[in-house]
Amino acid sequence: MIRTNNLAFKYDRNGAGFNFPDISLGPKENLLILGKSGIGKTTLLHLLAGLLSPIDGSIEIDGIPTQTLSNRGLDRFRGQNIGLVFQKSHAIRSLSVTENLQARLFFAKKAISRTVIPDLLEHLDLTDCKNQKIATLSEGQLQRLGIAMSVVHQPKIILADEPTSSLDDENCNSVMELLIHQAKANNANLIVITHDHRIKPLFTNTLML
Ligand SMILES: Nc1ncnc2c1ncn2[C@@H]1O[C@H](COP(=O)(O)OP(=O)(O)OP(=O)(O)O)[C@@H](O)[C@H]1O
Repeated sequence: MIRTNNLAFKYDRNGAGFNFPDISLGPKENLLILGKSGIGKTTLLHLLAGLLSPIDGSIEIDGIPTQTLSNRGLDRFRGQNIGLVFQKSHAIRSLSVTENLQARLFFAKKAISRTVIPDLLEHLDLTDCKNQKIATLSEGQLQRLGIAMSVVHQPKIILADEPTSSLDDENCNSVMELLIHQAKANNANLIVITHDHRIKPLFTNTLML
């Protein structure tokens, strides 16, 4: 569950301000946020992830007002409850696929069943490359690993920043299907920001910035 109220942000004192429309998502609800380049989509996503702090308004995730947390508390909260999907892989190149997922779990400091990693690898068709180093993966395998890394710690919210903008139609569909499936399997809210209108039909909730 996620709720924002009168969220406002400025990068610097004298710069232009952002005032974002309120978001209210119940359990397992997904949201697609659309808007032209530069309108503030990534800024909103970073506010929701606690990577930026609002100058006004509030964000509540599963009943917790995140602005009341200390910096350390917010880091811990993010590590445990938020899954971030980026356009480019953030995997550690010197580690294997499995080791990257183990590292993500280690940093989340959450007690999660040992079977989660093999199950996830199976679902995302990564079992065959589980011991490979990141540099040896194909683009498609890297994208699927990015999704695996965003859900392995069973977050409450998955935030995806332009996950499909550089993909052809076929890969665009399969990445979105995997994300939606993984969000559902984890009982998580999925919020995707994009200017890629191809994925609009996959969402019932959309917000135009
Ligand atoms: N760190 C920063 N410092 C100052 N201004 C920034 C910073 N990051 C982004 N901006 C500005 O804030 C505005 C919104 O940027 P943001 O990245 O949120 O837009 P966006 O809608 O995600 O754009 P795009 O679709 O092109 O990725 C832009 O004008 C951008 O130049």
